[in-house]
Amino acid sequence: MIHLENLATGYRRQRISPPFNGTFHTGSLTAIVGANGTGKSTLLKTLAGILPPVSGQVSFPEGRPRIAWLPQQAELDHQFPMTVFDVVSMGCWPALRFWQRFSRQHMAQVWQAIEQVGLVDMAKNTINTLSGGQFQRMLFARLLLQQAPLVLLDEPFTGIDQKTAELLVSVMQQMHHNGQTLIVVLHDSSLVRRCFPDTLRLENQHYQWGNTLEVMA
Ligand SMILES: Nc1ncnc2c1ncn2[C@@H]1O[C@H](COP(=O)(O)OP(=O)(O)OP(=O)(O)O)[C@@H](O)[C@H]1O
Repeated sequence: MIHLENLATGYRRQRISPPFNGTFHTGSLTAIVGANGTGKSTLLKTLAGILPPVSGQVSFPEGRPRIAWLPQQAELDHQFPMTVFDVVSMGCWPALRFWQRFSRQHMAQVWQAIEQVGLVDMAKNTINTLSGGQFQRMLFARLLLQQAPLVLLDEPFTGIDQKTAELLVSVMQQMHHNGQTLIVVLHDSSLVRRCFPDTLRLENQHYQWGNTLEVMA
């Protein structure tokens, strides 16, 4: 559970959002929607602990969970000299104790995740050879392995083809069914209505938060 109490977000003490009050329940699946510049990414970064609140607070009454955060594609380095397999393998790190080696079982899990996102043929490619959609598939394979209780995704389906988007939505739904809490920034309102039970909608200096059908009515 994540509790927001008069939480105002922003940069260098300049508030850009209204103060939020409310709760993301454990195991919930929430869309954050709103026009460009309304502060969706800033809220996500504040929830992830990357930005400090301008005022108010974010609290975790059940203890701070392990967080997986997927920034917008443009913020990621696509040139880093690693293979798809290497990047996906990093998803196992949280589960490894410092004395443990990468076992056969871990290896099998990595291959399973790569297969699930349809990247087996590209597993040994370096990541600079991937298209935007393939890159996003790779990051979702890593997310699957991470099994983080709280998953924050910033526009994960933007700029990718329909088939890839459908595949990644199904991976996201799998994480939801596994009991993970997901908070996802996105612009596709039909997808929000179809797949997200809860929505937080930002407008200029106010917001609506609750059941998607009511918020998006
Ligand atoms: N590093 C920064 N320093 C100062 N202001 C910033 C910074 N990053 C973003 N902003 C400003 O904060 C406001 C909210 O930005 P944010 O990226 O959270 O909006 P958004 O709703 O996610 O927009 P989009 O849909 O375009 O991604 C914008 O006015 C933006 O210019």
